[in-house]
Amino acid sequence: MSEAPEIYKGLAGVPVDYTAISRVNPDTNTLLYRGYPVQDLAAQRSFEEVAWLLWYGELPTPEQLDAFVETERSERALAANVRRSIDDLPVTSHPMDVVRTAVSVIGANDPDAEDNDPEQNLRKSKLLFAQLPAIVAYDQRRRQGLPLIEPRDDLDYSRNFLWMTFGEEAPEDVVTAFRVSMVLYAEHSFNASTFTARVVASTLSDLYSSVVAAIGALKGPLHGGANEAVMRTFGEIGTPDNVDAWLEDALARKAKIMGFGHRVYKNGDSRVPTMRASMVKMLEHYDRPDLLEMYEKLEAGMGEKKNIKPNLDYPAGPTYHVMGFETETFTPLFVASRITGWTAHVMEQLAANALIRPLAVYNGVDQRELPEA
Ligand SMILES: CC(=O)SCCNC(=O)CCNC(=O)[C@H](O)C(C)(C)COP(=O)(O)OP(=O)(O)OC[C@H]1O[C@@H](n2cnc3c(N)ncnc32)[C@H](O)[C@@H]1OP(=O)(O)O
Ligand SMILES: O=C([O-])CC(=O)C(=O)O
Repeated sequence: MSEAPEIYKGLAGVPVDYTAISRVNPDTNTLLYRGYPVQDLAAQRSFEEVAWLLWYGELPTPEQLDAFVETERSERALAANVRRSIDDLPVTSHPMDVVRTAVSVIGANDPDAEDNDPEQNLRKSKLLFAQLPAIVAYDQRRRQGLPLIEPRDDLDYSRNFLWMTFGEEAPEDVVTAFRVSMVLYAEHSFNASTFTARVVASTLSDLYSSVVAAIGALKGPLHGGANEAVMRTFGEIGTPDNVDAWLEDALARKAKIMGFGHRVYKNGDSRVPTMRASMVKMLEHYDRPDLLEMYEKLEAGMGEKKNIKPNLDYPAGPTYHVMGFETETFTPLFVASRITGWTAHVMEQLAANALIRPLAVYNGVDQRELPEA
């Protein structure tokens, strides 16, 4: 009998392809986008520049950036049937289902959706980048019974996103914290949703289908859905005094504590210090020392009891909360950012494609006779 082949459950630790888009290095606790440290990009560059960098491999020249900014601003408004498709969904729909549906309609509207020429895919990537803020902002507003706010082409990406969500111009420090979160969420190598996008692209399907599938993968609480789950945890805990008892009980039940742990980083997530610094500023701005105390106590408890560190979703949750985003909107915000990484990976996959189709080892019943009908 031949020996059973080894199984790599969850593909843990298995390299499946090359990528030149980002480098996650758990040994040095670093994340590079096209060679640049993510914390430097977050401190110094706009999200529009980072998107360009991920797609093209280099930062834009001033002329390229001007042209991209102009295109992005001109493509922000939703087509009537995209808006109708959102309106037709119950307000109780999960916002990730709303985003997934709207992206699907944008794809169906595109007469060149199936054209996988790199120029076409860059055009589609920029279109989705420009439209996602309107989808996310409008969905939060309609859940609150508020009317849609049209985009403003005198505001940059982050300012306009906050304008369309809240109907007022955000203070500078809020804009900065929001922009930083968009830069940090943009790309993270072969995470589950990006890998999903690449699997779909590998069949030579279209870019919109890859993105729709990736949104489905991101929704789960073990991946992007964790940023919402973090805020629900804080809601359950209630006050800083309850943290220790809550954690003891949760760990006794063998519950996973959302916003902690990572498949690749075992000594902390490279993005957490930058996001944490933004969170601290926002908690000061909105005067929520109680939330900071809860954050620190839970982090310390997880360190002591499990030696598990926070991931990016942990500081992102409270940051979005105090800015005024509903908890249900957090994962859609992740989509608006990760659209850059997903689409860069779709294009990279197509440039050197091989159908992604692993093997499974059968462990069901042996061949048997079909009983007579
Ligand atoms: C942006 C992002 O997508 S980052 C990830 C966001 N997801 C979360 O925050 C969800 C909570 N975290 C988790 O579920 C996990 O840490 C994952 C899914 C992210 C990574 O999981 P894996 O690499 O598969 O590690 P795995 O789940 O096997 O964990 C290893 C051990 O640590 C424990 N562990 C890992 N994360 C946690 C956690 N958050 N809470 C409690 N225990 C944990 C596991 O129970 C396991 O313990 P055991 O060996 O005693 O069974
Ligand atoms: O890399 C992962 O597995 C998850 C993650 O942090 C991300 O997608 O940003």
